Amino acid sequence: MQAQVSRNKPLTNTYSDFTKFWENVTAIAGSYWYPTKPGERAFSEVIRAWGMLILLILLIIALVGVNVSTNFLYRYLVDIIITGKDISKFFDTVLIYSIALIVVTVLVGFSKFVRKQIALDWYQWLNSHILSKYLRERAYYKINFKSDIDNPDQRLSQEIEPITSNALTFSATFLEKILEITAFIIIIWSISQEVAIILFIYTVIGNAIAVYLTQELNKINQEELQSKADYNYCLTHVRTHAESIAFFRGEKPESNIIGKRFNHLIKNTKRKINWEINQDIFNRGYQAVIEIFPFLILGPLYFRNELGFGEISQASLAAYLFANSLADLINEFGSSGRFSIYVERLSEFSSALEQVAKQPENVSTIKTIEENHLSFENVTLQTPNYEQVIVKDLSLSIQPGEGLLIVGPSGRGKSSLLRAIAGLWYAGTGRLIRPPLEEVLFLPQRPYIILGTLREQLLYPNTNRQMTDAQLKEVLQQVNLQNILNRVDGFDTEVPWENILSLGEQQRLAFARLLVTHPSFTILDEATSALDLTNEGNLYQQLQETKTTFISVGHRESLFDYHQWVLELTEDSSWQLVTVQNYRNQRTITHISPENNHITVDKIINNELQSQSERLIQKAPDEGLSHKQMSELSFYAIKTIRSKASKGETIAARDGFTYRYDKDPHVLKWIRI
Ligand SMILES: Nc1ncnc2c1ncn2[C@@H]1O[C@H](COP(=O)(O)OP(=O)(O)OP(=O)(O)O)[C@@H](O)[C@H]1O
Repeated sequence: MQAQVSRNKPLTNTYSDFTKFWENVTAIAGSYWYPTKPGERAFSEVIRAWGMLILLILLIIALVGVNVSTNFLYRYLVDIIITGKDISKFFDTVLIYSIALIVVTVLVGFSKFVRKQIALDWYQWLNSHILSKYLRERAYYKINFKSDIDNPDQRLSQEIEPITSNALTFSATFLEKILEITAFIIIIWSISQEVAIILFIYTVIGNAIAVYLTQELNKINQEELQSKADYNYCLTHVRTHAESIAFFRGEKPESNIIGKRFNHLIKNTKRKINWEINQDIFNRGYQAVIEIFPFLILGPLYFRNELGFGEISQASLAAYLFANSLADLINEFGSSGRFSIYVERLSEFSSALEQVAKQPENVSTIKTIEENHLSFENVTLQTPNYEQVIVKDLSLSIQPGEGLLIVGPSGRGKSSLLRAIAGLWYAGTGRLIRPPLEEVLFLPQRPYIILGTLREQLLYPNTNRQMTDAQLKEVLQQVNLQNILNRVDGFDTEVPWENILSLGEQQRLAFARLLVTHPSFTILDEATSALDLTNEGNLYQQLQETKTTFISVGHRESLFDYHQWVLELTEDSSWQLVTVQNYRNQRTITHISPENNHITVDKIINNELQSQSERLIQKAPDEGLSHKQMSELSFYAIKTIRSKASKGETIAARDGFTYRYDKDPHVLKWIRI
């Protein structure tokens, strides 16, 4: 899948954007802060989270309260120094002032600690909540082709934590700064209403400009996030395909690709820096004006003895703190851009996971029934989005212990049939009867090697199963992998298996799981394609001894030896099911060119066929002919014969007679007419 951050539309300041953003926030926060579905979250945990949040709010209020009182203490201190000249009062006030500052320090530290604890707890919960949705109902698989969600792994690993920490930082800062701004404006109002009104108007205009600057920055942030994800992806791609690149000596083209993406990233970062200059200059200038202007307005009042020096000092300090609080608030709005992008991405990811996990409605699906055998009953299988029919009207049944080999040209739908059995694909019609999935083991062509020890590799997917080292050693011997133990330090050492084992060894390791698990049903999708014939033969013999029922997909002639039935997928979503023997005969006897139906018959076999046909010609009038016999007499493929039979069509055979299929259950033969 292409690893990209989706190109979300840029944020605008419209009401609908805000409503959408709020909906996303409530969708993400809802289950943690006010769960409504039963069993979603323990009541005691919800109470604990709210308790922590209330504690944080109280700490912030206390912090602002103490901060505001230090502002008054500052005024008294200035008044004592300038006018009172009372040394003992001076020391008392300094002492109280110092205690207040210590309290502020403690409150700042403690409130940050509580805030981070809440964020961490929320992150833990949200992460496992989304992860469980991701791993439920195979959503992690379906989401790859059922929605346009990019980079699910990045969303999980890098975008949940910033949501919880930013949400907490933003809310805490917002509350603290709004309280401070209100308190300082009241202080200034009590000294000079004129200053307070001008400050208020100035603030409103300044905020409007700041919000505009922030929005522009959000768009740039979003593009930067995108280019970072692209850059990250191409580096991961090099690591994943290191060996292929090394074989091709593809360093130069790789370096070009990486360089291109890196340049794009730098271009976006430059745009961001350029825009941030505007914001930094504005913020600083905005703050500077607030610092200077109380002096401009209050200075003349002091000279006219209408205000004391302490009041002027307090007002200018309050204006300064007011400006600082405002700047912090604006900064917080600035960083909230990234927050809103993450919120949107997580919310869309979460609802996509819910969507793919749901049983599809108003569309036809293959009905699955769990029994102890495998049958397809008139199954028409389509690709997940119903764009393409893979196979039409498939009916077959496999008896326990039998082997079925699926063959057909590349892209015809062999693996898709296996996906249908595994329940991954279900678009279509008909009934599929199969054993419970716990009893089915799937061996893909590219073996799935887990990150873990040799023991875990062998026991996967039931890593809790208990087996002694001796038993595991025996299994390794059975798949001819006993030497592996000389290369690693026992069964419990973790090594990067994918890098140290050849593909064939990995396939044998995967096969060993089968001997450990003893499933009643096994699916092998070209699972021995990298092995030599001796190893392949050995593994299939072991497989037959386990008495499991198995279905293989493969192209190799050698596989015919281990299966009883062949299902051939042919063009136009058709199929034919024949015994291995008949399939071999068919392949040797006829090669019909699809364009002109020109028949070429192998010369030696032709004589045999001739006499066979003659025998059939003798036999036909009395007993009728089976599909296979009809096929030999007419040279039509069995599937065409079967199709003609079901449609009630006649066949002009090589003996010069015409035949029709008698559907009477007591006859079921081709009869000469
Ligand atoms: N996720 C998907 N969504 C839509 N179509 C798909 C998807 N995966 C595969 N297909 C299409 O379904 C068809 C059958 O694919 P499938 O993998 O079953 O072929 P195959 O016979 O196993 O091929 P090969 O022998 O090359 O492995 C192909 O045309 C393929 O392009």
